[in-house]
Amino acid sequence: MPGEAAKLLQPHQVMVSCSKGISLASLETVEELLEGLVPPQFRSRLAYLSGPSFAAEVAAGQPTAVTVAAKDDQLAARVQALLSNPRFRCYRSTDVVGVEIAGALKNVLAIACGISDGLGFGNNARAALITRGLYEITKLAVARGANPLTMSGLAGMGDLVLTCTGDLSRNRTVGLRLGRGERLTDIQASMGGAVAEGVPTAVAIRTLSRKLGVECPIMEGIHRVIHEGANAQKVVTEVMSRELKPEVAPDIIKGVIVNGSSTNLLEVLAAAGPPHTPAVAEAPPLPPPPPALEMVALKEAAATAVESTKSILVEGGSSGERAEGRERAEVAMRPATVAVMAAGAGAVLGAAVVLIVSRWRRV
Ligand SMILES: NC(=O)C1=CN([C@@H]2O[C@H](COP(=O)(O)OP(=O)(O)OC[C@H]3O[C@@H](n4cnc5c(N)ncnc54)[C@H](O)[C@@H]3O)[C@@H](O)[C@H]2O)C=CC1
Ligand SMILES: O=C(CO)COP(=O)(O)O
Repeated sequence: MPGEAAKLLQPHQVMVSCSKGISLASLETVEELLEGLVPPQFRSRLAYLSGPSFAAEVAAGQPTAVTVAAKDDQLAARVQALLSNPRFRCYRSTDVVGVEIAGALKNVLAIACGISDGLGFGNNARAALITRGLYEITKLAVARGANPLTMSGLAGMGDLVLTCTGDLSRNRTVGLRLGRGERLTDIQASMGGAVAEGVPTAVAIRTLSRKLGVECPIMEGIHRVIHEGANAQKVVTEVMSRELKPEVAPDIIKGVIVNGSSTNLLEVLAAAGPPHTPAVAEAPPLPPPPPALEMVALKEAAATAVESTKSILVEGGSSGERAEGRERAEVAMRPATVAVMAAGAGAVLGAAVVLIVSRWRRV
């Protein structure tokens, strides 16, 4: 029964959702569903964990980085601190809707990449699907009020790369098998109850994108393949043959068109605050190059040394002449050796200054 677990909540507890998806019935994200299920006093205690994190790898202690989102930054920070360890690094965000939309929609693209690989398409096709798919996710997320920069983070690009390329993904596996010609019902029946959420999410996205008036040709194409039995090869040809257009539509810059009115991306970016500028230590200027005169002297010294060495090694001569030649070569090499050592010392000093400045700045 929906909401049954909510009755077990204790006043001191917070809830961290690890689920990714969109309700087919209501098009609500997990956040919106949970807010409707928990008692009002718990609504400010909800946090969401998302990002590239195959459970099997987390359980095996493989290094993993995720995003913890909560509307309240303090709550996000608390959960972040509670869950982080040297093998599981949590970043935090207050863009709950962005993290939620990204986590749900990547599942559909994971199926698409599986289909592409199953059909025998190459790396180019997969990279194009990931990139142009992320563009569609970004348009939809911005239309729902998300910060577009969230889409390039762990919950967006991170999870997309993981599930579109990693064979541990259930969604990608379903796609692979579809691409090789198996029927969806047979695939699902063989999964032992495990769910590939991209299957229902493909339906939800189509409804959502049409409702919001956001053009998503790749998502539409995937829906046709998964749910309408369309031939994937034909769908790919159709998607590739559409009207040619700029990579980033002017709409995205000026504003995503949502039901005739626009959401201004620049305003969304401005609301997200100034970009984070880490304190980077300025490198001290390089030691000046040796003056031209010294360079000429250096060249001359090197040339004399080469000549002397040649006369010893190639032209031969008596043992007395060879000893004299060696001495001449040593004398000739001396200025060059000193110059090289000076340059080396300068470089070491420079490096030491960089280290000290950067350490000092970090403190
Ligand atoms: N397994 C993984 O590597 C990761 C999973 N997640 C997310 O965690 C969530 C759970 O995933 P898993 O535990 O791996 O899935 P799972 O497929 O192992 O288990 C899902 C459970 O939900 C139940 N279930 C399915 N539909 C239901 C419904 N309508 N009402 C009530 N119960 C239902 C199933 O019977 C099953 O016990 C998913 O949203 C998934 O995206 C996130 C990151 C990694
Ligand atoms: O979301 C996941 C990893 O971050 C798991 O993906 P699948 O549901 O496709 O297995």
